[in-house]
Amino acid sequence: MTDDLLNEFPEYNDAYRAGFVSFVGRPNAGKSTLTNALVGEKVAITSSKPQTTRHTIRGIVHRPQTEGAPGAQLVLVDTPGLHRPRTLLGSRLNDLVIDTLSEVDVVGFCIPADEKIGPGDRFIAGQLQKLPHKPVVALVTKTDKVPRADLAEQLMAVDQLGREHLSGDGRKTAGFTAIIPVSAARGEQTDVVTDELIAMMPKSPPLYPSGELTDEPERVMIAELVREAALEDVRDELPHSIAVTVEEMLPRDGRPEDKPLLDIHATIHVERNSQKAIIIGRGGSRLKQIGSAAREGIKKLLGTPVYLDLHVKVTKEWQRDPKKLNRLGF
Ligand SMILES: Nc1nc2c(ncn2[C@@H]2O[C@H](COP(=O)(O)OP(=O)(O)OP(=O)(O)O)[C@@H](O)[C@H]2O)c(=O)[nH]1
Repeated sequence: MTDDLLNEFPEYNDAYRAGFVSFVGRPNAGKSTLTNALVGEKVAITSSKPQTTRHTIRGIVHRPQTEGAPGAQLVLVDTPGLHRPRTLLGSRLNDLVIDTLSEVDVVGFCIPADEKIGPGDRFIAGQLQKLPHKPVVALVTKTDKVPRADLAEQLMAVDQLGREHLSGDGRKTAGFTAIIPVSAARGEQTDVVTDELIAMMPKSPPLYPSGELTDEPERVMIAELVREAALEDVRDELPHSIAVTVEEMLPRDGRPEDKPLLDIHATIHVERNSQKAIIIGRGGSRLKQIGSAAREGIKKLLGTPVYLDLHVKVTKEWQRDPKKLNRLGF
């Protein structure tokens, strides 16, 4: 811990808890929305399209120390969905997820209340069996979408899934360590999730300064904001084919100090000419929309106005080419 950090937490005591949590679950299970609800600020992007979270994004929940409760910090590591790999990108993502999971203190397995448990969930449960000493909490998400009776049934099905896949192998408990229903959209039970997870964290000094919500580099967050804007209203096959790189971020010369402007040059990579045409739109209209939506988000993130220069580039077969994947930051 640095001196700065010690100054930030002059009062932390022996009961302080801090550690890492990772949410897994199939695409659209509600991981990003839950991360945002727990952290209380938009740090992970959400979208109604599956598979939009490619980067490991951390949100940090700080619980200040009070008379009744010691302080705590939960570092949330948001991962892409674990899934059966179909491309090189897919298998790299899975490796990344397993690596991440072996490092965290607790895994939160997100299972939507409104969808039957399926092969995707069983695949993930099977993967978690590879980490026999890791506590796994089941988070039954989107409870606002189902009537109570259906929720009760889903909780039993989730319990069953845990008992089938997470028993034996030196595990302390048979099945999930806990099963918690939650609605991130309504903020119902989110505090229960936080409390349960904190109780499972090791005793540790704080890991981050108190104001810090994410340590994701700005560039990556900016690229994600552009990607999020580009994904709005596009056909289903497109999301998998979009990657964004930020080439340059420079303060504009000659601006008064109290009115800075940041020049950002970014590239949207697609795989085919037809996709490039979709992104650009008639007479450049879609690209303009993407630019202004992304610009708003970036301005909010950085607190300064930005000039956003977007290019669309066909990077053929980038999902299958290791060299291109490396260049795009995967
Ligand atoms: N009604 C309701 N909808 C929710 C809730 N949580 C998430 N959603 C919706 O479910 C969809 C998927 O949510 P995300 O948080 O993006 O899911 P994810 O698991 O991060 O998805 P990937 O990034 O694709 O893995 C979005 O349209 C959310 O608005 C909830 O508590 N209630």
